[in-house]
Amino acid sequence: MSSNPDDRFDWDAAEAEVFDLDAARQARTADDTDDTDGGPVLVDSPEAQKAPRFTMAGLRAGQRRPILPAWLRSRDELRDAVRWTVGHATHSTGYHLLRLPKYAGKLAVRSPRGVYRVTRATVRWLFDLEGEQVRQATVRREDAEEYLKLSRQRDRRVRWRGIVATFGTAVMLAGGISLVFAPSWSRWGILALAVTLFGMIGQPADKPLLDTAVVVPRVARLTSEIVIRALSVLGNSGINQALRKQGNRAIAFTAPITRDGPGWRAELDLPPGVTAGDIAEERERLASGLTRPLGCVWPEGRPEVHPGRLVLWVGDQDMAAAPLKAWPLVKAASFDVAKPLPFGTDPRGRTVSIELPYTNILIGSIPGYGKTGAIGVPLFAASLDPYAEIWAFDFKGTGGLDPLAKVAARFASGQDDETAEAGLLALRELRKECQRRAAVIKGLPKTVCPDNKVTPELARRKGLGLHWLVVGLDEIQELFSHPEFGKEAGELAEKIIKLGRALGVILLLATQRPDAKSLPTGVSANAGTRFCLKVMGQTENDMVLGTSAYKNGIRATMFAKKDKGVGYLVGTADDAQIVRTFYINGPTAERITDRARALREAAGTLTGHAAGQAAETPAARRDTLLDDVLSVVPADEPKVWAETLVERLSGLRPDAYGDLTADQLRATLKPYGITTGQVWGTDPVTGRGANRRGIERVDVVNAVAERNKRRGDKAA
Ligand SMILES: Nc1ncnc2c1ncn2[C@@H]1O[C@H](COP(=O)(O)OP(=O)(O)OP(=O)(O)O)[C@@H](O)[C@H]1O
Repeated sequence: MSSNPDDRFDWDAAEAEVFDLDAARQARTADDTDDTDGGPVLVDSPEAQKAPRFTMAGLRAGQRRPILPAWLRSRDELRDAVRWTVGHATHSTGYHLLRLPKYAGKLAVRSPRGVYRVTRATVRWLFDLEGEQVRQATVRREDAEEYLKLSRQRDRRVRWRGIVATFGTAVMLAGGISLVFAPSWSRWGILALAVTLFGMIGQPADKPLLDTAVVVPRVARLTSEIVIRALSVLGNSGINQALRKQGNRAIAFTAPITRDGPGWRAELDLPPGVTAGDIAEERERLASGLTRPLGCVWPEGRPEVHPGRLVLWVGDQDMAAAPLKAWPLVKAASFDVAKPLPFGTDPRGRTVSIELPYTNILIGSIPGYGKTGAIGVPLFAASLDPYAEIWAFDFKGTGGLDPLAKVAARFASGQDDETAEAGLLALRELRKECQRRAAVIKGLPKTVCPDNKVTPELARRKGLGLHWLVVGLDEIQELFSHPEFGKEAGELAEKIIKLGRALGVILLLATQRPDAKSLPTGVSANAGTRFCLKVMGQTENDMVLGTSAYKNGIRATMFAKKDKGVGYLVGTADDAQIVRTFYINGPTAERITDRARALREAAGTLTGHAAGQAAETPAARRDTLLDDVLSVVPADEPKVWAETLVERLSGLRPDAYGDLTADQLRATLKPYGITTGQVWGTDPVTGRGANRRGIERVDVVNAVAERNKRRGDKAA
């Protein structure tokens, strides 16, 4: 009886067809041993194994290669190429012209040997001496018939060669005699020609006539074997396993290795599971595997294709050792902020530009790698636009931005509380300025301002106050992590960075501590352009370059000690670019800002700090405010209304507090952690008790203690 409830099932037939596992295993092993190259067993359907068919859709999706080479499409590159060619030709010509006497001497010394070589060759030809050995051999063999044949041939040859030689000698003699009557310059000319000719013929094989004007360094070619060898020494288990299993086929080159600018470019697919980021992280080992200087080896990912696609560019010259290109604006008479701004060069030496309008720039790195240099480039460029307003703050006071003091409407530099406070006040102003600009834009007709944002035309229109406002904040971590002003500054910066873009306000922030405490995420997340010089870890990398940048292989951790001013630039092109910023040294910066100041004076746009107007700062008031509060609120009065406090303060020092309002007082006390709440008090006019906004004295006492401690720490 069958245990199967389905009686219709044919068990006999099924047993006959049972799959013989052992037989199958044997067959499989046999197949495997047949597979001589040890490749994987194909499990795809025959359909999937077919080569992809040509389709119109595929052709349409194809990527068109540019018709003209890159150096012909870019005016800069064309200019560079022409300049190089002319320079090269001039140098070579000058070098050889100077050595002409030496070359003439060499030719003269070598010409007797040349005469000897020519005479010997002529005699050998005339008497058919090259056949002499064969004729001697027939004599030794006593082969009379062969000897006769060869002798006849020799006689024939010598006869007609003799005629030719006699004729030639006659022509030369005639020429020689006619030279006696020829002008002397032609005699010298013929002599020079003869010396040159015989000198060249007499040249030893290993000693060329001309010296070497340009020594071209020999750069080894980049081949697929070299790339594979370099990848195999990285110690990456994924690569090593794949190479063991599949040999060189494990690395699939998706395009031929070609010359690309002054270097080689290889594009390849890494074995499954290995990402371009893994390779970028091992850049130093990769350079060792390629036996090239580190500054020549630039691995990049193409995450838009897939994470395992690697583009390896190997330059002929170390980027850090290559001569720095001069900043194109060094001698520019002026600059328009709305135009592309030359920011740096890529490893191929091409200029990379950024656009300032409608973006904010965040720059980050560990100290000493070129942050100030990088933030300086857009600031100095903007200073050359007399209609752009510059605000510049350096919260560490290293002095890199000091040349801007003569053009900036607001400027402060230093590591003290005053500079931090000036920064905070500037941000408050900037927030108000954003609100004002938003209102102006709202009031403009759609025909003038179709996208509700400042256009280059609006920025130039006088009276609207919508000019570009470029605000550079260097070492911003000092402000954002300031115990008194940091929190408010962070909140303001976050609002400004979100709002300002369309309002012509461009924030440039540089920090050496890109972590959540020193750089509010609301700020870092809203920067459109990011430039990351060397950082130490994934967190800082992603904070500056954006979430997932590290995972996608864009790793500023790969930069080495020598890579000063070199970083990843994100947000200006489709892909992240490696850029070395132009370097503007102190004296150059001074010259630029001198020119910028003259431009502003001529345009009548020199304002604020640069025009000698000190920015309004309540620093003096702040300094004494806490102490003044304590002196007008006796110790036995634990709480006081804000309005009462304002009255007492203005009574105490009318010059300092005469115009102080309760709201202003609340805002000024807030950074000290003193907040206002409902407090019970008595109205001095009506004598009635009520709950109104006020402060607690103990908060002020605590704030003073905190401040004194901080000042003590700093003084220490
Ligand atoms: N583009 C560049 N090319 C070559 N060298 C550069 C470049 N930018 C900066 N440097 C070098 O790096 C040094 C440090 O630069 P910079 O002062 O801008 O760094 P930083 O990151 O702002 O430093 P810190 O955080 O200590 O203020 C400079 O003195 C300069 O020699």
